[in-house]
Amino acid sequence: MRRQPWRMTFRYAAEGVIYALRTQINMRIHVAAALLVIIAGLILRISRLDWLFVCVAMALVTVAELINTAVEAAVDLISPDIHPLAKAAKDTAAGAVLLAAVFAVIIGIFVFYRPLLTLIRQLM
Ligand SMILES: Nc1ncnc2c1ncn2[C@@H]1O[C@H](COP(=O)(O)OP(=O)(O)OP(=O)(O)O)[C@@H](O)[C@H]1O
Repeated sequence: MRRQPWRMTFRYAAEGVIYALRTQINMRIHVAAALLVIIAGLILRISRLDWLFVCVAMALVTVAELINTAVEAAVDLISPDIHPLAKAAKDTAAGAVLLAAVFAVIIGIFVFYRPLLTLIRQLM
């Protein structure tokens, strides 16, 4: 296959992200959650190190969801009929998203627990 110019490579990648956003409600939920986390991080003025953890968690979840979407599309194309391997592929990809989301929640608790508690105490 002929090598694509950089511009087209970025364009196809962006189309992939847009496809996931358009077709996967979970992807939209992850992006909305990421926006809320960014707003909370700005309000609570979390440290640079905490921003690093938060960014890694957000990237992990969205990347896992993109890969899950790709696996789903490929499996539906290759195996439209019921097959145990199709189930294994989809379930494993979904498992990756679940693990990433659990990891992100743990990071969120570590990062936001103290600043949130302090804010609540100040407000009371
Ligand atoms: N071709 C198939 N053969 C066997 N099991 C399948 C097949 N397609 C789907 N499944 C099972 O049904 C579950 C749901 O599949 P589906 O294609 O609806 O994906 P989903 O995880 O619900 O994705 P979405 O994010 O689009 O809702 C899969 O996790 C898998 O266990």
